[in-house]
Amino acid sequence: MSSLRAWMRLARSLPLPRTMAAMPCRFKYTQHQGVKGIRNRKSFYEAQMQAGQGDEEEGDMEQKEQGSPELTDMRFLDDRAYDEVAGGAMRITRDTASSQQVLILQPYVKWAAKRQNSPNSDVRPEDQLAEASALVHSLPNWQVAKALKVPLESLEKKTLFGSGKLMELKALVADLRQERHLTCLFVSKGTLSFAQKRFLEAEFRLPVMDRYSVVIQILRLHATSAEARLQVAMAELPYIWAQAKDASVTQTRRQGYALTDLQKEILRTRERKLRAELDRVRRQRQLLRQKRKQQNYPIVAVVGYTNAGKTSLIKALTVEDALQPRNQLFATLDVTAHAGCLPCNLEVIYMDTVGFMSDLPTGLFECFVATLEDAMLADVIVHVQDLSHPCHAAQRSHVEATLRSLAFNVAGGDSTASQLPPIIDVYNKCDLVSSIPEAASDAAAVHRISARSQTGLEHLLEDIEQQILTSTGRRKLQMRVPNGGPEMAWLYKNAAVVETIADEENPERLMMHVVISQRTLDQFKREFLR
Ligand SMILES: Nc1nc2c(ncn2[C@@H]2O[C@H](COP(=O)(O)OP(=O)(O)OP(=O)(O)O)[C@@H](O)[C@H]2O)c(=O)[nH]1
Ligand SMILES: [Mg+2]
Repeated sequence: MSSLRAWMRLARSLPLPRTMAAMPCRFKYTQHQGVKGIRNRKSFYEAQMQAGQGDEEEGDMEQKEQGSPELTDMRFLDDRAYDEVAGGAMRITRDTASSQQVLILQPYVKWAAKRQNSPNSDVRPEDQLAEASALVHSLPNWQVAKALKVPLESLEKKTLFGSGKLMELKALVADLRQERHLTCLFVSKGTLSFAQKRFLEAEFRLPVMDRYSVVIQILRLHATSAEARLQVAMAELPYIWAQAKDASVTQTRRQGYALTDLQKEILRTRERKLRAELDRVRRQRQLLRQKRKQQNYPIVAVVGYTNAGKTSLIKALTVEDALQPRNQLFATLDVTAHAGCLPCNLEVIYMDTVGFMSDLPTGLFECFVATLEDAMLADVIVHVQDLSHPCHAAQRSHVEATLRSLAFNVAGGDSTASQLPPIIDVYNKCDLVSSIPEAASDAAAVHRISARSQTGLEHLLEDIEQQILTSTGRRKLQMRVPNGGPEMAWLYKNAAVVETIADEENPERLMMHVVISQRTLDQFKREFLR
């Protein structure tokens, strides 16, 4: 009962409609005042005031810190004039429902020695190709007509491919047009320059997409919360500016894609509005962070490469039906919080986060960094890794490097102050692996689990518990209290009760095994041991 009350208290302090707040199992803390859901929020507070059930102190604090709520309109995101500019640069449409037959070309530098300098030198081209196919499959109605690797001398050539290769590819495209009604070409390179893209489009007479534009298309589709939509909209802008800068004036005029002054103004205005909205959202996030600290709930951030099984693991640990793991890249775009319980009955919040991916141009993920920064302030980080993936080791290093740089950002660029929370490494999808890959077998401290078949979770939970107790300064204590007295009720409300047993020496007393922080213990002493 106490846990439910505690949850109600936590949920009440969050900007959710009452119906959701009443559900102890799941809440999104990305619904923000000033963005989507403001009306709900306003009426939520009004209803609270009327019902006299609101936590007035907390309500007051929020009102004071945020000032008076203003109605903000998200409709500015759906802007036809902007769509035209974006469509010209990125080849994306809002109509993701239309079906596409895609030819994927994975260019790679032929000679290993030259590849050493590229950011992904430890990932094989066939793995990159597989990731490109997974990106396409993450979009409904998009199908891979054919996927192939294309060895090149360099990735920077203006025409990308040499003349011989170009002829070969054109013949292939002609065949695929007949066989599969090919509709677009996906060149799996971070970004193509404007010149490369336009040259290829003219040669193949098909729209040409790069990794940036395909990922944006996926993000647009998966972004449902206000914050995610704002972040995706923001992530589009650097790409459009870069493409425009890259385009020569004569070329763009001829191609019908030159940014006019009006179009530039459209982009600038959009950027200003987005920045203002995101600032507001982030201020709100900071508030929520403070609130979580006040509520004293331990936080476990679950991070990892996209599709590693983060959402599946949280679902398994919290038995939460509402969570939907999907075999799609970037399925999760919102940081969401989920209540779970450790073996000692201590309640914790698991944070599901946006997945990482390598070979994405800087700029694309900068907009999501703020949401990941929350993970840096968690009490423990669980790093979920897909052990069955051929690039497991490279994915792992990519996530670790990104975490380090995030911690550095959170510390305001001070390397001496940047400290990551303790990290628990988890190898997931062990059900798909018959033998542990050599590179992964030496890590003794790693947990080997399967979120899908729910194996290995018990030890993982024990480890999370141990780390949480250490990092939050909680400890396990036995306390003898009067049976049925206020002390007992207080402990049920404010501490995690592992078990309660009768005191054999004194039937009027009970022995309570609790997990309690020093601060809560001091409160208990002040309350009852004066
Ligand atoms: N065989 C197997 N599949 C798993 C396991 N865990 C997750 N999966 C599958 O992997 C896919 C991705 O799972 P998610 O939990 O959505 O992965 P995620 O890390 O949250 O992915 P993003 O949110 O897109 O970054 C889904 O199809 C899951 O069913 C596992 O232990 N074994
Ligand atoms: Mg997920």
